[in-house]
Amino acid sequence: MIDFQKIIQDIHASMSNIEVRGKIASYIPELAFIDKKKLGIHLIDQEGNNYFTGDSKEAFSIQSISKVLSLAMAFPIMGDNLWKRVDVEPSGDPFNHLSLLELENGIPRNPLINAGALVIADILVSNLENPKEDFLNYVRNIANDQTINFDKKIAYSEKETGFKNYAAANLLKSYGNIKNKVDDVLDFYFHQCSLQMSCKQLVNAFYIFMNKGMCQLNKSYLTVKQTKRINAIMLTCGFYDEAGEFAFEVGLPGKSGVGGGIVALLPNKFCVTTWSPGLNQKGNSKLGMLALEQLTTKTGLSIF
Ligand SMILES: NC(=O)CC[C@H](N)C(=O)O
Repeated sequence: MIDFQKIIQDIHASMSNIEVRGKIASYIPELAFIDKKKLGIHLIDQEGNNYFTGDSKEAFSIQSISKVLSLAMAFPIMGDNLWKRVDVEPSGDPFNHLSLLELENGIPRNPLINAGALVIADILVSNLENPKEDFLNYVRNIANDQTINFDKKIAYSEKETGFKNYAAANLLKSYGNIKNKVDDVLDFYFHQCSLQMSCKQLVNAFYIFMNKGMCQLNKSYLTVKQTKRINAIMLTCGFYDEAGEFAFEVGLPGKSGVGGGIVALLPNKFCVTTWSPGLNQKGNSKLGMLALEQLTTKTGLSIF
């Protein structure tokens, strides 16, 4: 029997003295205030046992991790028609890169880069009655936690400075791959990225991807096939131009965000979130990647 609690505590302890922790994302001004020393880990197994350490209960900005949640909400609405508007290939590019989008006529490489997430946001704005509220409720329901919320300050901070996202959305619009007003889609996108969640709340939400689409209350949100597809996209596209490195070092499907969170999972076994706000050069949490590499090494568990 694997002692998850001891393993994550040992990993946490081995990292407490590391000085070089990467850089905090400051291109969204509100994100810059976070303490670089924060480090949390929370793991939940399929039976619902919880193992946690450090700052695992403190909420942080989930940023791009939200792209998996919006995809999960849009996929059952659109079915496989979704893939006419966004592809499923790794981009090999940074999350906010634009040149491929132009080259490929406004069809984003995948739903986990910004351009792809903007198309998903457009789909949700088209299909939901009260888009931001309905999306928030969806996240609250899959996580079984009604306290989850947007951080409006962070959403507005990104609205003021998100010039690349404005560029991507306008480019998509010029190709007809955004149907709503660009401002409405960006407003939705900045809010979804501003969700504040702790490591614990994130493992509760991502439990559905580990558990064939079913949440802890046994309600089904995705079919088994849809769940497999989303996990495949996380594995190949969840870390932008570092997706190869993450598969190589960690060996799990997962998703990172510039708030310093990473969620990763082993289907039918466990789901884990790490949070350390310092990022490496590719925009992924430096210590988070290291911690997850140690986790899969020490437990001998990965999809490979
Ligand atoms: N990689 C990220 O977490 C980026 C999300 C951020 N909101 C952006 O669009 O730039």
